Order: sequence, then C-alpha cells, then structure tokens
Amino acid sequence: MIHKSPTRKHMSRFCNYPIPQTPVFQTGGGTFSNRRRKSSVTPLTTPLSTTSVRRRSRQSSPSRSSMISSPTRTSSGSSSRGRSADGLVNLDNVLEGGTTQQCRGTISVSIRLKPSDTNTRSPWYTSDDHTIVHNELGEFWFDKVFPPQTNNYGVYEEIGKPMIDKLFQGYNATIFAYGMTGSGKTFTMSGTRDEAGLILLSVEQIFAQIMKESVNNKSYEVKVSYLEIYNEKIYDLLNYPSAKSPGGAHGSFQSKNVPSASAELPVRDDARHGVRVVGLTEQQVHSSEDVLRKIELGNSNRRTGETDYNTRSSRSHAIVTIKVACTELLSGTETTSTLSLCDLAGSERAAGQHERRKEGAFINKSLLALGTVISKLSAVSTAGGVAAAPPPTFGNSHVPYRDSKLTRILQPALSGDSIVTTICTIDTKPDAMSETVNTIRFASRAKNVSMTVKRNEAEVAHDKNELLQSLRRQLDEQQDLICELRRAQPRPDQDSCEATPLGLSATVLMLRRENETLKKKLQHCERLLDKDDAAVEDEQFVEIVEMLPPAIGALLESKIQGLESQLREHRVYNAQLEQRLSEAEAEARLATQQARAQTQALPGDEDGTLQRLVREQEEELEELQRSLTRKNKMLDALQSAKRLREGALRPLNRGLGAGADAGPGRVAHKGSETAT
Ligand SMILES: Nc1ncnc2c1ncn2[C@@H]1O[C@H](COP(=O)(O)OP(=O)(O)OP(=O)(O)O)[C@@H](O)[C@H]1O
Repeated sequence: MIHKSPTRKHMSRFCNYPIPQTPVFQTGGGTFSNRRRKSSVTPLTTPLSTTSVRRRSRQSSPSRSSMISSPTRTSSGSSSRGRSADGLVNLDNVLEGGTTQQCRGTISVSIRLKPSDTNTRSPWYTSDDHTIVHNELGEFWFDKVFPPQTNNYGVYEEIGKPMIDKLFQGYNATIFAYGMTGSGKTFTMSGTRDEAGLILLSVEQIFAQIMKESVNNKSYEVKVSYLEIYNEKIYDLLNYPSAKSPGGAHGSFQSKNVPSASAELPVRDDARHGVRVVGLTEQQVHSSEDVLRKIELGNSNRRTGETDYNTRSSRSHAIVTIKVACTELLSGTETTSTLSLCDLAGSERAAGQHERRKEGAFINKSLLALGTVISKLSAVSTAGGVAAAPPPTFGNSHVPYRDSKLTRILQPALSGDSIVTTICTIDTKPDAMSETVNTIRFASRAKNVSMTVKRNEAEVAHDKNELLQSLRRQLDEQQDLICELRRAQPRPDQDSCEATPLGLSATVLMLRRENETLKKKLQHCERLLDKDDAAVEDEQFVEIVEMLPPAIGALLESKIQGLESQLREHRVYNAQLEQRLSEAEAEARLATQQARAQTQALPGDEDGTLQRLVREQEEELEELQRSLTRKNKMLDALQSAKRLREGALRPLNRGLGAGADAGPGRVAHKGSETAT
C-alpha cells in the first residue's frame, strides 16, 4: 500500500503512521525513502540499514501495525480522530464502565533541530511537520519535527501543554530530552534568561490551571523535587550540604556548591510506592515563581563542565518532579499525579580531559542502558502488537532496568505508570553526524514502544479535621508569603501603596485572590464540621430519617443542614453588605458635599482630582448595590429551594401520621429556627 500525497494531507497531524509520498523503507518510527543512495557516511557503528530497516512492501501486511503502534487502535475500538486537543500525547482513552481509567498507545517522539551557527550547508533538513530528511540517508518520520527556527514556546505548545492537561485528568506524565552534548536539551528544558524552557512554561500552566480549578471545591497542594544522577550516584539538588569548595569530592566542575559524599541517595523498590529515591526532599510550592527559585537553586548545584561541543555542558542527568495533589473538599478524596521533566546528559565521543572522560564514560554507559531498555520494550511491543490484543505489560525480568540508575528511576514511567513523551535534540553540523544518527536511531526505537497507562485512583486521604488543618496551614503559608512579598515590594509612596491595590504587583494580587479562595474553602469546611455536630432535634424528622435506609437518611439530613447553613450564612452576609452599603452611601454623600464645596472654593481644579474621587465613590456604591442585588437573588433561590424541600417532605410526614401537627416547615433541627 503506497500512500499518495492527497491522503497524506488529510491525515491527522498526530497520526502515528509514516505517510511518505514515495515508497519508503522504514526503521521503527523513522523511514528511509527510496531516494536513499548508498551511504558514504562511515561513522555508524551499526548501519541503520542493517538493523531495523524493513521494506515498505511488508508494511501492507497485517504485521505493519505492529511496527508502529497506531493511536487509533484500542481495545474498545474507539478512534483517535478528533484527538488533536491531546497534542502529542499518542494515547487513546479506554472507556471502562463509562469512565476513562486508562490510555493505550505509544511513546510520542519528536525531533528538534538546533539552529546552525556556521555557514556550512547542513545535510539535514525538514520536509514537513513530521519528516526529517538527510541528503543521503533519506527520510525519517516522527510525531513531530521542530525545524531550527522553532522557539521554546512552540515546543511547549506541542508537547508540554497536552501533558499538563493529562496531569489534571489524573495521569502521571514524563517528558525527557535526549541528544548529544550541545544539541539543545538544557536549552529546551530549562531555557535561558530570555526564553523560558519547558519546565517553567509547564509550571506556569499548572498554577494557572489550579487557579481555574480551585473554585470547584478543590484544593491543591504542589510539591517539587529535583535530583541529579552524576557518575551513577543520585543527589538531591534541593538539599545540598552547604560545603562549598571548588574541586571537592568530585573533582573540578563549575558548580559552586559541591556536595559531600554523604549526600548520595539510594534507590529502592518499595512494595507500596514502587521505585523511589530514599531521602529525596519534596518541597511545597505555592507559585511558579516559587518553583523557579527552587529550580534555579538546583541548577546552581548541578554539575557542568566544558566539552568539545558545549562550553557549559551538563555532566549529569537531572529530573525535576512536580507532584500535584488534588483534594475534593466535599468528598475528602485525594488524587496525586506527577509530572517528571528530565534533562539527560548528552552522549559524546571520548573527551581529552581525564575528568570529562570519566564522566563521559558514566554518561554513555547509562544512555546505552536506556537505549537497551527502549530497544527491548520496542521489540516486545512489536511482537505483542502483531495481534490486535492490548500491548503487553513488561515484566521486570524481560527488561534490564537495573543496569543503571537512570533506567531504574525511569522504570515506573516506562512500565506504564506514566504517559511518556521524548524530545530528541540534534545538531545538524557535519562533524556531529555519528551522534545525530545515534539519536535518530534511539528516537525510532522509542517510537515503537507501546504503553498502557493507568489513571491514578482517588484515595480518601483525610478526615475533615486533617483537611481543615491542612487548609489552615496553607492559609498561614499564603499569608506569610503575601507579607514577605509586600515587604519586598518597592514602595515609591508608602501611603498610596497600602491604600490602593494598584500599587501591588500582579503576583501579590494573584496571591490575594488565592488566599480569598482558600479562606472561603476553610469557612466551608468549618461549616461542614459544625453540621456534623449539629443535633437534629425534631422527633418527627428523626423518626422519618430512621425509617429511611441509612445512606438516604444521612444524605437527606446533610442536604437540609447544608441549605439551612447556607441560608444563615447569606443572611449574615446580606446584613454585612447592607451595613457596608449604608456606610458607603454616607461616605459618598460626604465626599460629594466636600467635592462640591471644594470645587466652588477652587474653580480652577483643572486636574479633576475631586471629580475623579466622586466618580470612584459612586462606582463603588454601584458595585455594592449590584452585589447586594446578587445576594438577594441567591437568598430568594435558597428560600425557594427550602420551600421545595419542605414540600418534598410533607407527604412523608403525612404518611407517618405525623404531618397534621407538624405542618410544612416544621421539620427542624438545632439552629434552623431562623431559617424559615
Ligand atoms: N534551539 C536552540 N536555539 C538557540 N540556541 C540553542 C538552541 N539549542 C541549543 N542552543 C544553544 O547551544 C548551546 C548548547 O545547548 P545546551 O546546553 O542546551 O545543550 P545540551 O544538549 O544540554 O548539552 P549537554 O548535554 O552538553 O548539557 C547553548 O548555548 C544553547 O543556548
């Protein structure tokens, strides 16, 4: 089957099939076109053409789908068409009992070309969004190919944002950058001062999403951890000992802070949590600025050194993990998902300097281990994918995860605990050819790996007291942070800054809003607690409730109490609003009188200050009036809901022979007297 160009145009941009315009040979996710000539490139240790290249003609056989897992293939038979909102997440939702509990598909793989810094013509170029072409080796097809002019935001939009969406649906997500030294992994993940990278952009999106979701009776807690694997040892980048001695335990690297050997952390298999790094600190964060500060601290601790290709080369693999715990306030259930962002150290040829050579050996060994794991997974996926059955789950015995710390840490993600996206960065200059081809080969294999990813389950994590305490803690922390930010805020004019919110930075305003939301949630929880203790005194009501099945009785009681409680709260709030309104009216009257008097006294008030003052007061008055109207409407709605509820209970009362005396609205409990 040969795809013609019109078909190609109409295929989804996220479709996993290679859709060449000409007959092609295929290597994993990448493809060789039949324009391929005999390669004159020698540095390949294993020629691509002899490893996994298969003739295109075979692809039309049933086994074709096994070579590259199709995102459209699911056990439920659902199609991935219209899945474009998921961006480069190559997975289909699988419906179980009406809800999505897992996804199936493949690792998504993209290639990013580094802009050339020479005038030499590169043999590599992109022919469309999915295809990278080498003059001699031919075409390679991936989920996305980013041409050199793409900026970090463009990359984030395609591969970061969809992962954040999945994170908020309860899935874990992992993004890792792979490529030779100097090809742009750190540039992509961490960015520069002028151009934010995937980490910062993702974190900003997470907090923006939290602000959006918090109004729906949800509370969020975000924690960050940051580790590096240097010479096969794991270190906590956020918890370095303060020892600062250039050229310490690990020789000469540019890091200012040098860890003592005791900082090495062990990795363990834990029956409850799976693979975990023991002793790795998780620090709570409240804003993207907060995360940024921590990442900057971590980066300053990360080992860097100079290589032939990069003056500031990362000599370690670094993994930032952002854990987002969402608590449903009404049910008390908690779902935790994690986003892992990995900036791997770059593969390289042997360096001249001893220290670089030693580091390079460790880096290459662990990247080789990762390559082997990916190859195994790819092979298992290819074999398992022949049948239309779901992809196999990979037992530890098949895949050598234990060959390096990197693969051990990535094991849960690669075994279906997480949605995985990889961005492979390449430098297209001629002397990087061998490493670039290795990267393309790695990417092609990764492209074959099938995954079944489970959504994290909600757990009943807290009783209400714990929840209340946690919210109080969050509130205190928010308030401390606001005070801190206020103190740090430059104040050109002491009075005006305090008096008007316009004097505050956007961050403080955002924190204030967040704080307000938290306060409301706290009050809500306190009310829930009060309700739990409130005794229902009306005998008839108790009798009715006791006759009902316990679950319905409890629900009914809780609903009634909720309504009463809301009604009381709105009454109080209404009274406060009325009070504020009359105060504001009085103030406005006074201000108007003063303004008039002063305008008369100073007919030349050309700057209009007084008029502005009056206008502002009037606007505030109007806003308060609008707010009061809104509250009154809510009060009406609540009262009408209460009437409905009483109406619904009436037949029950009658049925029990108790309604005659009780009458509508007499089902009462502690504190409900004022609520009719
Ligand atoms: N897409 C890009 N656009 C502009 N500059 C880039 C790009 N990619 C990389 N660079 C620049 O190239 C240099 C090396 O990039 P970077 O440090 O990100 O490489 P790396 O792959 O992380 O290398 P290593 O593995 O050695 O740490 C940096 O100066 C970086 O700013």
